[in-house]
Amino acid sequence: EVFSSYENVRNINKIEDHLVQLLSDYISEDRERLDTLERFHQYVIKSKNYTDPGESYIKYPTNQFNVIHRFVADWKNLEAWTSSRNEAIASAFNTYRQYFPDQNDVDGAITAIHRLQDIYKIRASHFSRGDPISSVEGSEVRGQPFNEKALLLFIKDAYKKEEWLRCAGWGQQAFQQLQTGKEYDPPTSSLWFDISDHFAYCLYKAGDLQHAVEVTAEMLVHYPKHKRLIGNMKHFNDLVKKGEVKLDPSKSKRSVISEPLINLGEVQDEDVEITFIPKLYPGADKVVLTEKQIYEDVQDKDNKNWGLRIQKYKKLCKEEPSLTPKIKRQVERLTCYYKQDTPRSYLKPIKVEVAWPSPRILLFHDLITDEEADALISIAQPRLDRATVHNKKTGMLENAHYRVSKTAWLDNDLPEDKEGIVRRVNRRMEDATELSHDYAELQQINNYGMGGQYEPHYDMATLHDMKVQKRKQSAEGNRIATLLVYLREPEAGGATIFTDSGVRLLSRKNAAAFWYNLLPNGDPDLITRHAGCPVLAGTKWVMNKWFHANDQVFTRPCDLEELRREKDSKLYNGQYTI
Ligand SMILES: O=C(O)CCC(=O)C(=O)O
Ligand SMILES: [Fe+2]
Repeated sequence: EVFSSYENVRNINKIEDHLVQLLSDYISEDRERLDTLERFHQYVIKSKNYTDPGESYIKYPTNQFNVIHRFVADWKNLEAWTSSRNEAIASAFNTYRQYFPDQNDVDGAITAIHRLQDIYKIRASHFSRGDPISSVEGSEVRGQPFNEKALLLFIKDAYKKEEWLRCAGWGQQAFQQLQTGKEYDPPTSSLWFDISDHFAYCLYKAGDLQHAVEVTAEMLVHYPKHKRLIGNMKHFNDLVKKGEVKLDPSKSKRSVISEPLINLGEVQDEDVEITFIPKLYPGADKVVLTEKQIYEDVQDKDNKNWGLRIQKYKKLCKEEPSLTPKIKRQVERLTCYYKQDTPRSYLKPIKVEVAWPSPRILLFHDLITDEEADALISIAQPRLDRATVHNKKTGMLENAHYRVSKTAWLDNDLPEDKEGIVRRVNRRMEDATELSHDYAELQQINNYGMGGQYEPHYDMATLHDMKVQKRKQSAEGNRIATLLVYLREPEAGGATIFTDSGVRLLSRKNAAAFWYNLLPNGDPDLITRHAGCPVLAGTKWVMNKWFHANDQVFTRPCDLEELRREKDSKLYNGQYTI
């Protein structure tokens, strides 16, 4: 018993004091933990703008990045904090963990956003503010602002790849946000230092010494004894003194430098002889780096022709091609007609538009219905795998940066395809093209996400491919024709373009583009080189149907005259024109 002894009571009284202390530690730790959780909770709710649940949030590319990044950076930590205290959360984490993105996904998303910058000429500031992207229908997709932590990841990625101008572009945005942002990170924070440090270095490497000096000087105000910064400043001065570089005060970007004014006299280090005090002009803050500079910097480092092709790709993806008068006249003569010459198409005519003269490209409008498109997408969804390409050297299939999409091949008679939609759509494609389906490949469904693309390529094997791979012509023959069905169109970007003839087709839901990859004599038609442009907002779904050369003699008889492209089939003769 305790009560009968004063000493005993004194003892438990002390114990209680200790317990109270532990409890109050526990409460304040927990409160801190809950405060952090609450801040994160509010941040996610606010940025996802829960008034409009569903998919609209992830139509904007940097919002997609933010979701992916939150899983890698935040949710993982939150699991450790919450799951031991809450069964529902713990079991949700267990169920969902298999779907969580990882660092590879973050890196892939950064690369995709950099690709979108290059092709659609979008500045870091545009993405970072979540400025609107105009959609094909004229509506707008808006994003959420980026915080400085996310910006630093983009800076570091460009830095690692030695893309100095790009790095400086993101750096400029981050530096500006540091000065003006709501979530104020003072110069004493490691984030401030890290951003400024990368920014200054990238500016220097990008050849913008004026600005590099200004940022370094600003850093020296806050870190006057920092050895490396002092060394950098000295190096900059040496360059100027030797006349290797000139400072250009007219390029000054004064507005991004916070008060107080730079005073290099504050640097206290006997070794350093600072002779230069940058002149800062508050008005000259428009643009330090021209867009042209940014995009030249990140051009393809491959061979020259490939570089040229990529240039065409980028140009065509971004804007409507300008036509020569000759092509313009040809395009104006193109027709539309109803095709009604098979029993099935007699009942349901197929709308054909001749979209381009050479290579002849046809568009079959409303080839499939909304329900069919949705059904094919939902059958494909669980089967999607990262698209692979043939490595011409090794003959192996592998992932590649130039083909970024997910792919599924659809058989006839899949158990979930109760209505036989795959088979029905195959028949419709046969009716439209009049090509024999016997040697055709399965339907290949492709889904492109943010920045998803397929750079210029041929669908058929070229003679060069066959030589390199010592490949014999297969029994089914080369891919004679492509039918590309648009199952779902993206909000912005994602055109199909033909680099060598300057054609640009915007995805049009339920329509299909058709062209021959082979000339009538069976040789590859090298003018058919084409590409799928990066998806800028939303997502794009297409289906490829590749017909093979074997068994097509009735629709497309061989012709030794290899250039008679336009005369080579009933379809192309336009004999159905009404
Ligand atoms: O997505 C596109 O527009 C083109 C796709 C393509 O060319 C292909 O998958 O072979
Ligand atoms: Fe293709």
